[in-house]
Amino acid sequence: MTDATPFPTGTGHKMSARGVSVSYGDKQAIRDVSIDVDMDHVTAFIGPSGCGKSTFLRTLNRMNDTIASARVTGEITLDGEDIYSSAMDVVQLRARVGMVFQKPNPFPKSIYENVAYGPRIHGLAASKGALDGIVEQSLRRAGLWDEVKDRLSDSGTALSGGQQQRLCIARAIAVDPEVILMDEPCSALDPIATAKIEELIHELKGRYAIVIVTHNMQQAARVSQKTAFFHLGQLVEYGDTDNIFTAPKQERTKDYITGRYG
Ligand SMILES: Nc1ncnc2c1ncn2[C@@H]1O[C@H](COP(=O)(O)OP(=O)(O)OP(=O)(O)O)[C@@H](O)[C@H]1O
Repeated sequence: MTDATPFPTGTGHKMSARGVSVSYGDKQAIRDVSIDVDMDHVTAFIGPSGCGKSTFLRTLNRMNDTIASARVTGEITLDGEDIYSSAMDVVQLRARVGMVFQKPNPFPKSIYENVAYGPRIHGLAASKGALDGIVEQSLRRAGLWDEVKDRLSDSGTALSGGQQQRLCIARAIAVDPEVILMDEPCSALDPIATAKIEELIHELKGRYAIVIVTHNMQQAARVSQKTAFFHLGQLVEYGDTDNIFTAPKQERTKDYITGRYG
């Protein structure tokens, strides 16, 4: 496969995966993936349908725990701490490593409640005023405040698709994450809403490590600094986005980015 393994667990990386494999029952979906994810970076996962991008993304905050047949092996650390250790509190982990899904999935509650829910259950606000502050700041960071500030009690599900996705980003931001995982966050959106999310990703990258799965190579080239190309459950190549798109080292990467399959 790749020259990605073995190498020692890095220090100073926000997240590191070493030799990660995932199976669903007997079927292996991801084999021996090693990668580092850094702050101030957007890392894009690209590759043909079924290559395991989403499966690998979900290992980074243990979302695969919710799939009964899924079995994860290897090591993944967050700030050097093993996220699969029995000492890891999964609820805390998913606040530190937040997730935004393909289809916007706001709770059927008010805009305010969608954002306030997480900080409230995590005890992040000592007063109603503090909670209001977190809600406003999260909606501002998600680029949604001006559009919703006069209707915070309206239902989140009444917003447009693009607004709902920015609300889901605000919801992830509200619990003060360090990493934000995005699984094809624009695939259900029109081009204008997509452009807004891409702009937002650009603004957020100074504050969080962002990992985005995308089918859209132009999107990966626009938003990311690092790109990982997956094929048939393997990480084929990982490097600076500019290099992956202009001077890929592996033949399989070249074939994919030039549209020979996908
Ligand atoms: N819950 C599951 N149960 C069983 N098999 C699964 C499950 N989720 C994914 N798979 C299988 O694992 C492999 C990788 O799927 P995954 O969704 O991770 O790929 P992907 O690259 O994200 O694909 P896409 O771009 O189409 O979303 C596929 O063969 C898929 O059928």
